[in-house]
Amino acid sequence: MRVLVTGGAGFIGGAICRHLTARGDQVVVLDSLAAHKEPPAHLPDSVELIVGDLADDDALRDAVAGVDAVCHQAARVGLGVDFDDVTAYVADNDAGTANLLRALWRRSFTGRLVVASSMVVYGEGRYRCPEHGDARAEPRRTADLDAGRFEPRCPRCGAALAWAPVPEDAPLDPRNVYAATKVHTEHLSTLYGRESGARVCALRYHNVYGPHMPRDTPYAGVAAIFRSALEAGKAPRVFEDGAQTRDFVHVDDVARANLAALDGDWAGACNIASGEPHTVGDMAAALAAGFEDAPAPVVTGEYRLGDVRHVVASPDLAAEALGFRAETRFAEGMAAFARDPLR
Ligand SMILES: Cc1cn([C@H]2C[C@H](O)[C@@H](COP(=O)(O)OP(=O)(O)O[C@H]3O[C@@H](C)[C@H](O)[C@@H](O)[C@H]3O)O2)c(=O)[nH]c1=O
Repeated sequence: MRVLVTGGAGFIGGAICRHLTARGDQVVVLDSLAAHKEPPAHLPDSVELIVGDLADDDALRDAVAGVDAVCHQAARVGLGVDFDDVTAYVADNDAGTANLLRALWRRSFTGRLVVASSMVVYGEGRYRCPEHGDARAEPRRTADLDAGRFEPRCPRCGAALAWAPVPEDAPLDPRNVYAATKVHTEHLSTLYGRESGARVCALRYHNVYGPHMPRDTPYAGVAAIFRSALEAGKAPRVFEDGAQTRDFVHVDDVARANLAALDGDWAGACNIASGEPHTVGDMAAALAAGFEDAPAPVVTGEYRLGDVRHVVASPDLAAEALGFRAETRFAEGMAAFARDPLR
């Protein structure tokens, strides 16, 4: 198979390229290299690299020529909470995806299209009130967070809500600009599939970690930030009370999920997660255990306004539709991550 990976020089795109080339696929990467000065060393030599971004029609035309499948990973990532960022996110993610789809349309592409989405499309995860059943968690308020009341509360009775794994048919509830562009990416790509006959699959990544994770951006995921702190002999600073929950999924598992999606026939959106929820406090402790004489994580009670409290995936649809189940267990994955190179 000849596969185009947009954003293939990045953390997740690079892992996908390594897995594709390892099994003998021909890989074309379209990447602006904005995050690197030169092609990263972790990109396999056999990859055909086109340097350009998704706004560059000539680069796109060359990139899509003759490919059997497309894996669209290029995006401006991060939290994107602030409306100062809105035009940059829309230009890179919405217009970038639109340009890619137009280039595919122009060459009548009907192959496999896999797009990177994120758990951020759900906003808060799924909750239940002991009194009122299923409940929607509103954004938490500064006064509650300042007072250390971190759990979302039932809008009807004020009781603390209990979380449950979030299935793919949960309502989409993007709570920041980045999240909104991921919803748009899913919708535009799905529409392309309907109009063209291409089979489109959106993978909603949960919190991805692993080798070559970026460390020096304000948007680096918490695992990389803790990893950098520990490397420098500093304690990881855990926000809130450390009991907020995420699904940390290894980048090699995410790459395997992409290959499963590229190979299969299934069209739709599904969670890509380990199915093993952990608190951020547990994650800090597990990572610290991988370092000799590491300072213990510090639970600070600080918070980031707009952060969600518990987002935990149901991995069942990915298993059923793609035959994908994560292979990396949390303890082993974090122990290995303590030794992995960061970018
Ligand atoms: C950075 C940081 C975060 N945290 C907490 C805040 C959150 O409760 C939890 C997870 O935070 P984050 O890793 O920032 O991820 P997040 O759970 O907010 O999710 C987002 O992360 C972005 C990087 C991705 O682009 C998004 O797609 C999405 O995954 O960790 C700390 O405790 N200490 C820290 O130093």
